[in-house]
Amino acid sequence: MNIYGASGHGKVIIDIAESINITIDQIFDDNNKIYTLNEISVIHDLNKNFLNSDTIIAIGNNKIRKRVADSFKGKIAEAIIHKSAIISPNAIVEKGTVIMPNASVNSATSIGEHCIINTASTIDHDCVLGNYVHISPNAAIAGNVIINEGTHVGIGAVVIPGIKIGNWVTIGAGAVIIRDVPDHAVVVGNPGKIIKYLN
Ligand SMILES: CC(=O)SCCNC(=O)CCNC(=O)[C@H](O)C(C)(C)COP(=O)(O)OP(=O)(O)OC[C@H]1O[C@@H](n2cnc3c(N)ncnc32)[C@H](O)[C@@H]1OP(=O)(O)O
Repeated sequence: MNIYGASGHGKVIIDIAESINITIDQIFDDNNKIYTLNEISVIHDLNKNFLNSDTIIAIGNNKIRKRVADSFKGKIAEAIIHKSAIISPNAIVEKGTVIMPNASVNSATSIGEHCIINTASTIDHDCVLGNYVHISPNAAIAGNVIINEGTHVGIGAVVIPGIKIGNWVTIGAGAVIIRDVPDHAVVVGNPGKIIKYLN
């Protein structure tokens, strides 16, 4: 498997791959001053071999990850899931998504493409997450929650059951979301309040 992006996020993805005995073939970064990631050498051109084998786009920023994925001409890998994560057999996890150590995804939940389900986050039953969503470490998403494309749920945030969160929303660290959130809103605090909109 290849990794696109020699970032801190890329290092965590290397660990996930190692936990499930997947070998990292090549790591690409367009910054030609980065030579290695976890002692694996980094390449700076997208050669044929790279484009012909399965790749995870390891870019933490949701917008940039989408931009790269939209223009990437290679093959996207199936989701990779750390061996300590607990994923219901009735959950769906689409390609390009990464699930980090100790995360849980419960029954009948579906997770889109190129999402990040970060360390020890929990996503309960019957949730629907769009593409490019990032659920940060220790965030807790209750049952029947909808989170649309590109939304970032901050570290330790909580979302109560049945909430609908729009596209490209930012939920602040530690926020408690008790009402639906419109597209592009930035929400902080307990209870969560909108402080601005980002377009
Ligand atoms: C492995 C990993 O690292 S995964 C990455 C995890 N990353 C995160 O969880 C990041 C979450 N980000 C945040 O919480 C950020 O503070 C954001 C995105 C909500 C806001 O960031 P900015 O747009 O830069 O807002 P800014 O710092 O200017 O704060 C605006 C106001 O909101 C308040 N505020 C910002 N964040 C929070 C928060 N999490 N909870 C409560 N209030 C907050 C600020 O105190 C400030 O209030 P004031 O106007 O009364 O002074």
